[in-house]
Amino acid sequence: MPYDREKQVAIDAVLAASRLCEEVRQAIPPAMEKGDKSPVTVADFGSQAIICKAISEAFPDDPIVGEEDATTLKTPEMGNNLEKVTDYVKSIIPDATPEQVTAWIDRGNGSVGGRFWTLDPIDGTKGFLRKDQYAIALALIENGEVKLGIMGCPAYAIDGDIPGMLFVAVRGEGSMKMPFSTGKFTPIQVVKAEDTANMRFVESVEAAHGDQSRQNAIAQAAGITSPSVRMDSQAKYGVVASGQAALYLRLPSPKYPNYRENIWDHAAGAIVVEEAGGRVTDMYGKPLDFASSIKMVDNRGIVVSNGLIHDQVLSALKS
Ligand SMILES: Nc1ncnc2c1ncn2[C@@H]1O[C@H](COP(=O)(O)O)[C@@H](O)[C@H]1OP(=O)(O)O
Ligand SMILES: [Mg+2]
Ligand SMILES: [Mg+2]
Ligand SMILES: [Mg+2]
Repeated sequence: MPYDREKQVAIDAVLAASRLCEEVRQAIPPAMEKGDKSPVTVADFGSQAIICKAISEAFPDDPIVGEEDATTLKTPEMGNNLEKVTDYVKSIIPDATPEQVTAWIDRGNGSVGGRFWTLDPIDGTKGFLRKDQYAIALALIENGEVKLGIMGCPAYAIDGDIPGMLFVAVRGEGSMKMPFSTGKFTPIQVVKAEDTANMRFVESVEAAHGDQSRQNAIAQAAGITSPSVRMDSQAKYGVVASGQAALYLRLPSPKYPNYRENIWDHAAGAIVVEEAGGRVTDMYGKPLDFASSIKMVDNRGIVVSNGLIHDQVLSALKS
């Protein structure tokens, strides 16, 4: 099958990074602050190091566009954080050195192009710090199309199950989920019209990452009567893909009207939903542009649905 090797390398890397993240989380890590004031932890860096190393070794010519960068980690203000990151990486790669760790992280400074990977080593760092949801999101993009998406969601549990879920999609082959606890893959599908119990909608926990009052009004206009389920990270795409919600809305925040979404925040989730039978566009119905730059400059707002209610949501957004 096409992308079999890419899929296996990516799954193994995301599962290894998931173990590192959970290990860091046992210790409730302190957050560091990035230039844009957003939080980052030793787990974000460790996860990027592990995944970039794996992709680089298997596919040395493939650029990787990752969220993190080792520049800050090397500065004196970072204290012993590089040593801490290295220690965590060593639990997966025993002979790793700090020099290798920073070099692996910086493999994520690649550019978009014909074929490249995009990586969010921890999506939803705020959720990670709160012990809520987060995702390790990796996608392969070729000629403008996402071909492969992997999402590791170590805290994902539905109905009291053991936490930990992997979502995998290959273009044209459908979407699968795999509980970490069983290792068994099963196909997933978006919610169908008759399944009214799952006609829910999901949105971010962080009010500043969207427009919750408008999101709720639009969901109602699309016939969703129950209150939203609030959840951090791309795990929201997993919820829609596996038929536990019909809609994920992320409308521009009135507080940050000029914010543009990053490709690594949506590429993996988008293919997982599309291959499960759903639809993903911006708020004007335009396809998301994952190929032109790191930021999706020509897209505003994100609409993720089971497909059936998509046009209704888009028309509600017009009025
Ligand atoms: N104003 C904003 N609007 C939308 N998303 C944002 C905004 N500020 C940060 N983000 C991004 O939201 C993502 C988390 O989404 P969620 O709230 O759904 O869990 C993070 O990747 C974060 O980016 P960053 O990684 O740069 O902090
Ligand atoms: Mg971040
Ligand atoms: Mg993110
Ligand atoms: Mg991140």
